Amino acid sequence: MSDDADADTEAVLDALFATIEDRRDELPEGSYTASLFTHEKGENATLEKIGEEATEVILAAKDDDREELVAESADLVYHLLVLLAMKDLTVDDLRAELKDRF
Ligand SMILES: N=c1c2ncn([C@@H]3O[C@H](COP(=O)(O)OP(=O)(O)OP(=O)(O)O)[C@@H](O)[C@H]3O)c2ncn1[C@@H]1O[C@H](COP(=O)(O)O)[C@@H](O)[C@H]1O
Repeated sequence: MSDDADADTEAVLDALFATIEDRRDELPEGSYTASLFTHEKGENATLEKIGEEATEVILAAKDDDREELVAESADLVYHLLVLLAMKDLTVDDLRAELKDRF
């Protein structure tokens, strides 16, 4: 992996969160993320997804399925980021909270 690719990987949470905020503000048609910010799906759908994905994380861990655990963790983190954006919080708020505990 090149240094550039490493840098992109390290910055992916910020890039993903910026995309989520953009979807929230622009609501482009055909975007799953945008649909979570509209009545089409909405806050309840996002909260349900977080519950579902957390359960899937637990099941993958219990099955010792490392690949599935990473995939379901990514789904969970993505939906958590959507929820933060829904509440006008940012990934920096999350980072600051984690840093305070470090
Ligand atoms: N990281 C994600 C991401 N992770 C998970 N998901 C979606 O979350 C849903 C997960 O639900 P499930 O696994 O239960 O699958 P599903 O049963 O098909 O979903 P539903 O029909 O129940 O909604 C799927 O629709 C996934 O596509 C994501 N959708 C989008 N992103 C990123 O968000 C950004 C914006 O993408 P758009 O949503 O296409 O604008 C892009 O950078 C994407 O990579």
